[in-house]
Amino acid sequence: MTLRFTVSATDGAARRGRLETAHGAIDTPAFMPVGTAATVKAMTPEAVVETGAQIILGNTYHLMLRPSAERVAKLGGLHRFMNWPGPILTDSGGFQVMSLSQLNKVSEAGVSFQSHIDGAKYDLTPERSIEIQHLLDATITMQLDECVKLPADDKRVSEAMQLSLRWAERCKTAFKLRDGYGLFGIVQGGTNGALREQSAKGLIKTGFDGYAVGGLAVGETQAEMFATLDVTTPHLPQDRPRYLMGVGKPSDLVGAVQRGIDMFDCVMPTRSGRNGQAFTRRGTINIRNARHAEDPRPIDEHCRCPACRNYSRAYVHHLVRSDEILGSMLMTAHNLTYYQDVMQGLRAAIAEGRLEAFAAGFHAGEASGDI
Ligand SMILES: CNc1nc2c(CCNCC3CCCC3)c3nc(N)[nH]c(=O)c3cc2[nH]1
Ligand SMILES: [Zn+2]
Repeated sequence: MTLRFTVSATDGAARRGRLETAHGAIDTPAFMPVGTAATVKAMTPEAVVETGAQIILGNTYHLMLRPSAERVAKLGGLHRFMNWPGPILTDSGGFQVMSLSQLNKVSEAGVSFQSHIDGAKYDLTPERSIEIQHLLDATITMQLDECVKLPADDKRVSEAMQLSLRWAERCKTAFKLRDGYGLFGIVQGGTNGALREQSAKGLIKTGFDGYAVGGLAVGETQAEMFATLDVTTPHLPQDRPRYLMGVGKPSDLVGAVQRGIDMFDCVMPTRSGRNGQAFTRRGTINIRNARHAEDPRPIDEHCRCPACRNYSRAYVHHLVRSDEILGSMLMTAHNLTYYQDVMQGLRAAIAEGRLEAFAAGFHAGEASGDI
């Protein structure tokens, strides 16, 4: 294997692990902040490190359009370009094509689309996606896959899952093996247990450094997501990391870790932070609400982040209401710090065999309200 993953403790289906890569190690379970256009919006890399994040996401779709993968390669790759020395995971671009571009078409060859920026035409094949991620010098590369929005009928879900399996094979053939770099397969199959099992088994036959669970957080309920995990993760190898794509809110993270997931990414803490939503141990608040206008307390008195150490809710309320850049910076730093503290709590709870109690305390806190 080119990526070493060791599990140091388990608690039920949950695992405490460590993933060693060419660009540094990742303690799991891990939350990966999203860096769409080669930046975690409103955060310097130093500020991202301070939150506790060890790995971030890059975005193949955006970077292939602007500034182009070739230009990032010419400038020394994504790590150099954005001054993030740690591991970077890049998605393959297919999911973003379906959600962002116009006139996209899926065929056996790949995904063709028009850029949402200037309307230019692109053909994203499995081979080209792997090449782009190589040019970006991604530490962890994702296969090109077809994700179907839910609800969808089993025939449609099955066709997309089979296509993704054929693309997985082509991605593995195109991927250049390098020590400390990895290629992840993506399990599809909607909320259908038989299709999920078929997808997992097909990917394992091809063999990957890690296995993502895709096709979720696309409109299904949390209960449906958890039920799908219950019939998916048991089929995945114990000694390889599992990555649940696009998830999620804090209670999603806790429930998915309890079901054997090791890695997560989600735009929620960054995007909703810029819109005024702050996550706290006692649930979420929207700092734009008038009730915070004269509140001298920090967003969360237990929080170690720059916003909670030095500023009042009243001040952050003022900044966000005034659409000041510092408002986005402080809200993003707070939310990413809160997410990292939840992950740190999960890692410690698994290591000490008290995950169930941690989860119960977490849910009680979220329900306590009065924030
Ligand atoms: C939000 N819900 C969700 N996201 C999914 C994503 C995207 C994960 N986040 C990627 C970052 C966001 C911007 C830069 C990269 C998915 N990606 C793939 N390839 N396949 C999915 O089934 C897939 C499924 C997903 N569901
Ligand atoms: Zn804070």
